[in-house]
Amino acid sequence: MIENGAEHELGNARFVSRLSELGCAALVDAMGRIHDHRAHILPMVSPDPGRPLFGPAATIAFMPRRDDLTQSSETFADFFYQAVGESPAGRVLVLSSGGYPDVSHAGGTKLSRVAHHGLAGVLADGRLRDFRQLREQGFATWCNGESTRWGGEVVMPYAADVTVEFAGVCITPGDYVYADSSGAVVIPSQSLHRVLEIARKVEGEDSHFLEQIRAEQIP
Ligand SMILES: O=C([O-])CC(=O)C(=O)O
Ligand SMILES: [Mg+2]
Repeated sequence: MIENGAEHELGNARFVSRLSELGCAALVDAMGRIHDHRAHILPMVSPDPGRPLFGPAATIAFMPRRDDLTQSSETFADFFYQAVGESPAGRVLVLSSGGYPDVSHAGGTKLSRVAHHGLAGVLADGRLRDFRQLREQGFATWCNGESTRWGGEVVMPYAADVTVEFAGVCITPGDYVYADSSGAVVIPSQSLHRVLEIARKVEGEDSHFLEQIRAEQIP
């Protein structure tokens, strides 16, 4: 996590809009210059596609439902509060689909907690219900699509605040997530400042190439 209360600054609207100017591709390029693991997630769907998402991850791992393991009294709410801990504001709730990307993992009612506690939004590699309700609550949501059917007979939330697999990428609690209509990128918290620095450099290099290309003559 970022020191000196800078987290708040990182979550603010101006900062997120600057990130969206840089764009997902520049952030993925920058990640690629300092890490060699997969950090990018292909484009996702949003109830409000103009709204980018950024913040530190709070994770819930789903699993295929088992009838012998569902007797537990733990509910989605228990996992949510375990995931976000004592400082939910600005976090990104990450829902890992547990192998069922086309099943609903939550909807507008359960996820009203995201607005209520001031999280930045939700990233789910499964589907979500109630897009209209999600859009109206004013947080950013990116997921695998909308669903109308309840998914509780297929998947169950199983663990919170754990490292998860998400669309082929490893996300650990506290990693920074950025998502927009181009896709998403997962940035280890200790690499964030360096990634931002390099992404700005990538942006500068791109505009330089663009100028050179504009000056090209037919050989
Ligand atoms: O009930 C569910 O599991 C999903 C849902 O529609 C909601 O949270 O509003
Ligand atoms: Mg609902």
